[in-house]
Amino acid sequence: MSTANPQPLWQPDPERIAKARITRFQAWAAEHHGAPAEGGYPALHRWSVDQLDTFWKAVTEWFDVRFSTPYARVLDDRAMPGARWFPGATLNYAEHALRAAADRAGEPALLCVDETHEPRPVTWSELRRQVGSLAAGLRALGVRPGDRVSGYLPNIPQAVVALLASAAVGAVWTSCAPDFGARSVLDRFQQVEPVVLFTVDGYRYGGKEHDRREIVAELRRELPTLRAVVHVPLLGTEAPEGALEWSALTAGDTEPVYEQVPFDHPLWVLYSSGTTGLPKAIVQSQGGILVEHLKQLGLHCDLGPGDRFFWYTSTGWMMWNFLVSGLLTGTTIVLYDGSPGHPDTGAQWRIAERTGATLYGTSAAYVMACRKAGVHPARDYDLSRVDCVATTGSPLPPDGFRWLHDEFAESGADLWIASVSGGTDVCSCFAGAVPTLPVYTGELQAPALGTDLHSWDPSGRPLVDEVGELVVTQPMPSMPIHFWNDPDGSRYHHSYFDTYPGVWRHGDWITLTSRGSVIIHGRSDSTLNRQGVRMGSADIYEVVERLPEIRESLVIGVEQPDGGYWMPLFVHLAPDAVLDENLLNRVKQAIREQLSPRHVPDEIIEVPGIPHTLTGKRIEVPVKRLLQGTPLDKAVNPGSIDNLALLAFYEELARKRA
Ligand SMILES: CC(=O)CC(=O)O
Repeated sequence: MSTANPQPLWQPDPERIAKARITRFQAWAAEHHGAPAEGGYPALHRWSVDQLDTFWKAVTEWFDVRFSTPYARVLDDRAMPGARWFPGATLNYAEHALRAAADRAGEPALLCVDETHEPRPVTWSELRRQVGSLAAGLRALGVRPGDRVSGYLPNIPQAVVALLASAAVGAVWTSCAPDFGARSVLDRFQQVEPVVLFTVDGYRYGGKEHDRREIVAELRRELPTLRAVVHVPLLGTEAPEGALEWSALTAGDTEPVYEQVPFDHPLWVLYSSGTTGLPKAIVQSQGGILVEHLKQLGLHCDLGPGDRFFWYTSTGWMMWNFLVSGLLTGTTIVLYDGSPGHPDTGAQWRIAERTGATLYGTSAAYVMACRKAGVHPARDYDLSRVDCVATTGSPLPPDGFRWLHDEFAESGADLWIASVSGGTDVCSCFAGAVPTLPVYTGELQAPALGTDLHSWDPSGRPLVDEVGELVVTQPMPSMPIHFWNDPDGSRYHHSYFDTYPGVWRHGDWITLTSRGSVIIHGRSDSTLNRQGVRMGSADIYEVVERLPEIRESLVIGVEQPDGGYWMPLFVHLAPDAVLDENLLNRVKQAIREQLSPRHVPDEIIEVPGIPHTLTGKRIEVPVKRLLQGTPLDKAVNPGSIDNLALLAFYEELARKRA
C-alpha cells in the first residue's frame, strides 16, 4: 500500500514548518517535559502516546488552561471505558472560548454568512455580552448545572451564543438542525428531556423559505419537560404563545458568570445513529472537549488569533461543535447558514473568499462535486488567504487530492490539503492534519497526538500496510463520559468495546502505512454515513414501512471507488402494490419530511424479498459486501441466512453495476 505513492503530493516548506505552532510546542515540550527535540512529528507522536499523562499536562500548560481548582492527577483510572481525566480539577469551557474578548474586544469572533454570502461580524465583546445576558436569563429561568438545553437552530450566531451560555451555566447543550423532521428531533431530544428549547420559526435553504412552525408546535407538545421555549424569528414571525423572545433574553449588559464544574462535567450530547434502536446519545465532558479541541485546533489545524476558520456544517453534525471550538484558540469562526451549492456549485469557495478564510473545511463529496462541475476555485476566487483546505465526512479520493492540488498550484498557491477522520463519538479526529508533514495522495497525514491509533486484525494483532479495524488502545479525553439513559453502560460498552475488551473499536477500516500516514476505507459495519452525517437505517425502515405498500425494506450505504456514496433503498412490496411514480414519490416525501432530505436514498429498487439472519435481523453488512463486489461465499455465512436464494438478486445487481 505505502509503496503505491512514494512521492508526496505536497511538502511543507521550511518556513511553514518553522512557524507552525506544533513546532514551537515540540521545542517547548522538549525543554519543559522531556519530549524529543529531534525527530519531528513522528517522535513527538510516539512520546505523546508513550507518555500520555505528561503529554496532556503539557497541552494544558501550553494553552494555559485555567483550572479554578487544581487536579490531583492527569489520568486516574486508564481503563476503557471509565478512564477519569484530571480528577479534582474544575473549569469552564465557555470561559476559555471567550478569553479573546479580554484583549481583542472589537475584532470579529464570528463572521455570519447566509445565502446572500455577505459576511456580518459579531465582535468578541458583543459575543461575550450576549452570552453573559443569556446565561443570566437561563439562570433566571431556573436552569441549573446538568439541566439539558436544546436548540432547533441552523448555523447562526444565536446557536453559538446558546451553546456558550448553556456551558457557562453548566447546563448540557444539545442541537438538531431545522431540516430534521419532528420524528428525528424527538428521537433525540426525548431521550435527554430538555428544560429549554431554542428554536427558529423556519430557515432559508437553496433560495427558499422553509416554515417550521408546525414542527416546533409538535416539539413543544411532545417534550413535556420544557420549561421555556425561546423564539428566534429567522423568518420574521411573531413569537408563538408562551414563547420567549430571543432579543429580550439577550438584551442585558451582563458579564458572563462561569460555573466552575468538574473536568468530567457534561458539556453536550451528540447523537449517532446505529442500525437498531434510537440514536446513541453521546455525552462528552467540558474538560475533555476543551483539551482535545485545543490540541486539534491549535496544534493540528494550526489555528490561532488572526486565523479565520470556515467549515461547512450544520448544527446536526459534530463538525459544528468542532467549528465553535475554534474560538478556544482565539480564531474567528465563519458560520454559514444555507445550501452548500447555492446559487451555484462554487458557493463555498465564494464564502471562503469573502470571509478571508485561512482554513476552509468541507466534505470530500463537495470537493468531488466541484471537480465534476468544472469549478476552478483558485482561478475564479481570490483564495490567497486560504492556507489549508480540509475535508472529512468520507475519505477524500486520490482524484480529489490531485484536483485540489492542481487547481491551487496553477495559481501559484502552496496549498496544504488535510483529509481528516474521527467521528461524533469523540467529536474529534483520530488522524488527519499535521502542518509539518508531507501529504501523500489519498492519505491522511498521520495519527493525532495523544491518540494511540492502530489497525488490528480480528485477533488483535497490529497491522502495517494492511487493512484492519481502526482501534484506539489508550483513552482520549473526549471519549464519551457515558451515553444518556444507559445506566449500566451496556450500550456504550457494546458500541465500542465488545470486539476487543478494553480497546476502542471504532467501526472503520483503516491502513496505517509504514511511512506513518493513514488510509481510511469506510465503515466496517453497516452504519450509513453520508457526507459525514451518520444515519440509522432503523429510522428509515420505520418511516418507509409505515406505508401500507411496503412490506419490508433494506437500506445500504456503499462507498464508491470514485469517492461517491451510493445509498439504495430496497423495497419488498405488499401484494398488489406497484412501485410506480406515485409510490416512489410518496416514499421519498415521507423520508424527507419525517427524517430529513439527507435521508432520501439515491435509488429505490424493488426486490423479491429481504434476507435475514436466522434470528430475523436484516443482513445489511453482507448485502453491502455483495454490492461492493465481494463474492457470495466470502460475503456471508450461508448457514446464518434465512433465505439464501434472495441474495442472488444483490449479487446480480453488483455484477451489472461493476
Ligand atoms: C471528523 C469526522 O470524522 C467527521 C465525520 O466524518 O463524521
